[in-house]
Amino acid sequence: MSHGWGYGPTNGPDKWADDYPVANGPRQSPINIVPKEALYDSALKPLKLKYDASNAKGILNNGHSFQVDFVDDIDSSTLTGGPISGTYRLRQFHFHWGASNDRGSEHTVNGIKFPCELHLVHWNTKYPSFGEAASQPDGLAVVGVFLKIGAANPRLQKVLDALDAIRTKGKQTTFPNFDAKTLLPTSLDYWTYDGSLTTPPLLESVTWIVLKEPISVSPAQMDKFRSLLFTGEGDAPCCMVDNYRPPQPLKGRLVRASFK
Ligand SMILES: NS(=O)(=O)c1ccc(C(=O)NCCc2c[nH]cn2)cc1
Ligand SMILES: [Cu+2]
Ligand SMILES: [Zn+2]
Repeated sequence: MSHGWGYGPTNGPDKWADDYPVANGPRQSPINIVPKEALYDSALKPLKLKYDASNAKGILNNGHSFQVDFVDDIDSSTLTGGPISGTYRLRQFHFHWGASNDRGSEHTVNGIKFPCELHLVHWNTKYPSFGEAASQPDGLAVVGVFLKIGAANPRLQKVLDALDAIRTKGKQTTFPNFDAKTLLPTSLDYWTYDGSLTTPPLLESVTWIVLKEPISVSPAQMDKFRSLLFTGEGDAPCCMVDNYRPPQPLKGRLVRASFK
């Protein structure tokens, strides 16, 4: 996990192209979503997310976010329908957030930044592994969910309560029996477009599915995210905040909407 890239002034998003030239590629993520310029596509199917809580494995501070990992050697937590064909397996979910509530999301809507964004990462089972899928143009599907300041979110709290155990880079702990579906909003209306990983290696293998409806998070819960450190135990502490890549050029891509 020791990688040179990060979100600081010397290794942040503006520097990533030095080591990862695809950073200037034709289908980079995130993007600014302009709803009025999205094309309603009646052929888009509803999203079908079937998650099995018993697949949750552990929670890890990977030095640029934290992620909850799932058992993905069987088809028990899957994404089907929506803009994709075939079956994609849930591998992990993680978040991106800001140092203050005026920023933190990666996708923006009409230029509006949310304080936090959840990514549920799935890989196409037509490929033998996540790693293999991550290098294919139709290999990954990430569901993005915005978090908006409001009432405390009790379902999110279970994840936040585990953060004290993974404060520093490289720390992980078990995280059994978590139903990721509880993090989804009521409506599964979405925008979709062809994009990339938003962190190095920035691979252009992601079908992005960004939900229109945000879920809630309270200011105190946002402060819990900010209690994590980018740095390892024994290093000079650096708060894990502003771990988001800003929107990238659309370069002629179409954004479709599943709703009118
Ligand atoms: N933000 S996102 O586009 O949803 C996203 C999703 C997955 C990955 C990913 O699997 N990266 C593999 C290499 C790695 C480095 N450190 C931990 N894993 C990166 C970004
Ligand atoms: Cu990493
Ligand atoms: Zn992400």
